[in-house]
Amino acid sequence: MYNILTLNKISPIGLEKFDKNKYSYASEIENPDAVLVRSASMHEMEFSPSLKAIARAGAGVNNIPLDKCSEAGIVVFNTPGANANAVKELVICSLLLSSRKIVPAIEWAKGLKGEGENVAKLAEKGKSQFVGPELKGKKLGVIGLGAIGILVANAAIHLGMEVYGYDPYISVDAAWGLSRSVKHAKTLGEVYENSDYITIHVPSTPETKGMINSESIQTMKHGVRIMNFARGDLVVKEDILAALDEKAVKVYITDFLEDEFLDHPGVIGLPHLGASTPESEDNCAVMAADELIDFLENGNITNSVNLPSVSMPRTTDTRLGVIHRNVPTMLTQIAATVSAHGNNIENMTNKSKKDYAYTVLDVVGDVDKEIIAELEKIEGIIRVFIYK
Ligand SMILES: NC(=O)C1=CN([C@@H]2O[C@H](COP(=O)(O)OP(=O)(O)OC[C@H]3O[C@@H](n4cnc5c(N)ncnc54)[C@H](O)[C@@H]3O)[C@@H](O)[C@H]2O)C=CC1
Ligand SMILES: O=C(O)C(=O)COP(=O)(O)O
Repeated sequence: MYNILTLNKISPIGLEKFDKNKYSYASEIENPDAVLVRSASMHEMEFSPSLKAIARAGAGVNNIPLDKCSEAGIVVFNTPGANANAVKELVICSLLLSSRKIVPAIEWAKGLKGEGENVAKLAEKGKSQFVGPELKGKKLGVIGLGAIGILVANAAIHLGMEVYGYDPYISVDAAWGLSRSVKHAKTLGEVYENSDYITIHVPSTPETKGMINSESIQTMKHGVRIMNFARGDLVVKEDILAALDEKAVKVYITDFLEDEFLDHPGVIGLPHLGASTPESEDNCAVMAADELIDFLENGNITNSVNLPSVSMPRTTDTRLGVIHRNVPTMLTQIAATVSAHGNNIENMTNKSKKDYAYTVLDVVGDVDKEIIAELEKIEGIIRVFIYK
């Protein structure tokens, strides 16, 4: 039996993927083999030695201690693109909210309650205070052209906006998916200088944290509207509040709430709703469950953020999965150890990702615990899994 610990509400459609004869899952479970998580922070968690994998049903993995996981041989997965459409739709909604004063207009309209026959007349009289510009013809800067950024950029082109896209690490697949009408901004400065609206779609990393700050805001157009559906810490809270007070930033729409935002007239705050659609929750949970099942049962890795993708059809009854450092002589030492025990290696594959690598070996014959112990003693080998 495999034990799956769930740390957030995970869509039942994903959980149903786990065969009840082989898996138990619960929000409290002893010795988990794997964790299924959304946004819950795992930074302070103690990991049981039984833990082999963590699947983030979503995109951002800043709630997971990646270095600690890599050093413990825990594979961390996410579900690229599975919730991107949900975020795109809310960003498009936010572009409109930031322009057309929809939220204050709705609040004001509620105040007409009790005016009876005069409501329509009062509405016509009062509406001029809620005039706001159209999106068509305006310039939108999209920072980060991954699963979400591309969808937002392409949708904004269809709304008649002039779109500047910035992503120095754009993947080939993403570049293929981007509308040819999106202008290629070569620097962030180009985005800041030109944009009437800016939307951020990058992960929170040491490079991106605090990227929206007093200095960067100074280079933006006066009265720029900023959307942040990526992570709260990409924007320096004190700096955005000061810029809003000075009207340098007209509106800040964020999915990440802070106490100071709640009553600020320039902020529209949402309670991290970007991915909260049934469709996204299902997509993410199904993808995360599939990734865990294929890893726990076959040692195949797809969509890991700390280890390479390695998938090989099973060709023998016994498989070894070896997580090791990306250094010379690992493969020769692994092969020599397995061969010394008389096990023929029928098929083997190896891939690396930055400092780490993963090797899968389909071997003939039974593999005894001794081989595992011997392999784990080799310097550079972090963890060995056996699949039968
Ligand atoms: N509000 C919500 O509910 C959600 C928020 N998110 C957040 O949005 C982020 C992006 O999500 P996806 O588009 O699905 O991820 P993704 O991994 O497909 O795209 C991220 C893009 O950012 C680019 N990038 C990285 N560093 C950059 C930098 N310094 N400058 C410019 N571009 C850079 C990458 O090259 C990549 O193309 C996630 O990391 C997560 O933090 C994601 C889903 C839901
Ligand atoms: O996928 C992401 O990065 C998100 O921020 C979505 O978070 P959630 O799964 O809705 O808690």
